[in-house]
Amino acid sequence: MAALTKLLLSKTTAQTLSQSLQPRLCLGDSPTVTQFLRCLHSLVSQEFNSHSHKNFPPANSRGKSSAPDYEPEDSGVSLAAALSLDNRVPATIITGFLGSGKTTLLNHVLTSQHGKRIAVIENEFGEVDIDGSLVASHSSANEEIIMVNNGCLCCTVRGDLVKMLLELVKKKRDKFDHIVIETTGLAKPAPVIETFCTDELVSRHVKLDGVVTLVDSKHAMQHLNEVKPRFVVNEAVEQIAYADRIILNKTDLVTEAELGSLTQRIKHINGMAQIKLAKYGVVDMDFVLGVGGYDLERIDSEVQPDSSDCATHHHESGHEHHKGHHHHDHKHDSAVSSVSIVAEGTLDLDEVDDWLERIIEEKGDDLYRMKGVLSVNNSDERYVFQGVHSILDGCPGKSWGPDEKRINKLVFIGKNLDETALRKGFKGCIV
Ligand SMILES: Nc1nc2c(ncn2[C@@H]2O[C@H](COP(=O)(O)OP(=O)(O)OP(=O)(O)O)[C@@H](O)[C@H]2O)c(=O)[nH]1
Repeated sequence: MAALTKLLLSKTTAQTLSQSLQPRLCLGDSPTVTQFLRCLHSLVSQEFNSHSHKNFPPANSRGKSSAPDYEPEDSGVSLAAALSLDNRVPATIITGFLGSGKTTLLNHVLTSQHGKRIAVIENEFGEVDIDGSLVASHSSANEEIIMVNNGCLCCTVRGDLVKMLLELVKKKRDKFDHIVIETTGLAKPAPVIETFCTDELVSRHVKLDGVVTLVDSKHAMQHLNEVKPRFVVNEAVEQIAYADRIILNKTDLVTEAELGSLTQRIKHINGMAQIKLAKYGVVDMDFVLGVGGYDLERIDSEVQPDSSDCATHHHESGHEHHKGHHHHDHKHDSAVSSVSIVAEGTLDLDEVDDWLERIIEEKGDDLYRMKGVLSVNNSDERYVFQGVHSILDGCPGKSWGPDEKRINKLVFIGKNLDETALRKGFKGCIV
């Protein structure tokens, strides 16, 4: 077992500064949810405009760095900070079950014309050299490979991931535009994702762009249906649950019917992620890089619950009507699923505050992802939020149009979600 960091210096094109300047609150333990919403309240009276250049630094109540105490020396970083520019480097996590095609996708990313210079952090079980050389054979001669540690990124070497990320931004920030992290096939994505939110230094210099999950269309159903002993997570399910983008790979090996039922199964687990079919990981690069999965400015377009899938959707507009797609005859034995709420109405911000606080307190561990676009009282702007477990990120978003229907959209992904309670809680917030 080993992990290696590879810095690819071959790609050209000027480094692009992220234009994402939205205020950002990244909160940890539940008491701070109130703080987050209080902040939202205060922003209402600030005539906040989502395109203004106000910048709220992450307020990590439990943010700690497990890495050595140093600051990147790049004076550009501090200058940018002083100018309130968000020039944090985006990072993409590529995950997926053993053999699903992660390295194949990585090679595709490294050899495609996207103009970005990519630093790769790879972590493999078994003989790392095999994977290392597979990637190397497709990339530039200028690359730099650093062996950094043994172990699995999701557990034992999480501290090393922090160290690697900080080393990269400290010593080589001007040499790459994007970081791609390939996890092992057995990795649980949550701890890797949380590193970006809870580690103060990492979150100051690196922003999580998205989680891309590779799925082996031929074998995924078998892995998803595998019943694990109590308290043992099904990695295949988790990798799908946390994804912003899902690539159904190896479609050459299955029939349309098999693909159809796999897609339904995946949408039941994650009704939020966009899905693409692929052979040998060939997808457009903008499906993988620049996803903005944790970018509050893009949540509006990302939270588009798909009413054709079998995730649990409820469309409410005064009265409730069920889309009738949560009583399929196929069986889901996974406790991980999505609940989507799409409803008109104006919400009371105080009630939302209490509600989210309660959810996080009671269900934080089981709540993998949540995203929402809300219509709240006394504001012409949307309120957008996104969260991972008990870390919540939120801010005012775009204004509603004068004739636009104010429709609230929320998606929750988690284990043993109590759909009835979630819907009831939501309704309790409507004024
Ligand atoms: N038939 C077929 N084979 C594929 C496809 N994509 C990848 N493969 C093959 O599947 C095998 C595994 O691909 P990798 O990219 O190494 O998968 P991985 O997820 O990195 O594997 P691990 O590192 O072991 O978890 C390789 O032999 C690939 O050539 C595909 O779309 N169709």
